[in-house]
Amino acid sequence: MGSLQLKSIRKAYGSHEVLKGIDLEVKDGEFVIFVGPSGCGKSTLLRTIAGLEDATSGSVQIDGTEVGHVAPAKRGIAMVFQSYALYPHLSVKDNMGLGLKQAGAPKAEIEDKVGKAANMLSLDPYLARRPAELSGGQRQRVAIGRAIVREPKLFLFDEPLSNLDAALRVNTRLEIARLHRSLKATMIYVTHDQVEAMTLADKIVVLNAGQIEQIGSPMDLYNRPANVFVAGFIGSPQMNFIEGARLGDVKAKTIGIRPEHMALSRESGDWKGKVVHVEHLGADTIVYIDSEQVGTITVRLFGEHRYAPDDIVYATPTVGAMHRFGDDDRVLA
Ligand SMILES: Nc1ncnc2c1ncn2[C@@H]1O[C@H](COP(=O)(O)OP(=O)(O)OP(=O)(O)O)[C@@H](O)[C@H]1O
Repeated sequence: MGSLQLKSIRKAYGSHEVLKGIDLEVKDGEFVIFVGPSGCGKSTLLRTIAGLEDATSGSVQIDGTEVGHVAPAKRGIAMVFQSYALYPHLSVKDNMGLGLKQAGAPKAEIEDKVGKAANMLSLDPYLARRPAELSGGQRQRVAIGRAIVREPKLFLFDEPLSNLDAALRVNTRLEIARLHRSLKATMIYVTHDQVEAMTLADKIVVLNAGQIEQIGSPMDLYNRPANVFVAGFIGSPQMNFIEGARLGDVKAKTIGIRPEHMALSRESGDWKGKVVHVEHLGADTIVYIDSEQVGTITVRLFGEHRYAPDDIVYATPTVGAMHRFGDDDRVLA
């Protein structure tokens, strides 16, 4: 079991309020990801759940029990950090088994659990090595293995992949997804990489300046952003924003259209413009256009296209794909 309930969590450092009343329910077995811009309070929230920080006010419950005054080691959680935090003088095996050893577990049980975790993470060949003799990706797997052997109620991950190179990030991401499925464990994960958030999460929590902007499944956030902030934060390249007045919409202050929800033509279409830059990404082509009517917009086309700077083009939004936001930046019904 590993459910989590946060109620009105506030955290201030002096007069600087970093978390401004966070309410969140995490169900047993869920994979929840906190995303948001740098400094929005993601790590502080995770550390508050772990007990490494005390909330200024509010309640943290794990499996229905208030843990606000329970020491981190007694909360039934395991945390995996970006920095791995492995002991350099211990072997991989001893690093993974240390928590159990300190808790007084019998040797046979430690052997068994470390063996299973090592197997799950393909770490068997490295058990006798020390951390310095491993790659970054292998070290991070050891840190994850160390968390697994403790069989925690909650796994907390603080940007675990951010020290890895791009290819390794993808592999380790897949491994974490597989691990989540096989362990059926509750995982809470902080990242500012929205691809990680979109691919791993059952539920994404978008934070901004210490507050939750929206909670939803990845596709909820992508298809139905509640406000301009979420619309602009989720999706890459970013959603285009156009003043409603420019499109003759008197109710909407802002209209959003995703780059992939537009067609481009050399002959005709809704918005005439001039190509200013083209990015050929192989699978996609990103075209930046200056349009007198709607300003600078980004269009994402599937496949290879031979547009070039100074080409005159017409962009046409897909019917029904526009998002309308009101004066308060919230989506209009
Ligand atoms: N110990 C501290 N004392 C004072 N201010 C702090 C402390 N720890 C964090 N802060 C401030 O709290 C705010 C939130 O920090 P936090 O690390 O939670 O952000 P974050 O969303 O995880 O950012 P990042 O993505 O850059 O890691 C920041 O403005 C930070 O400067």
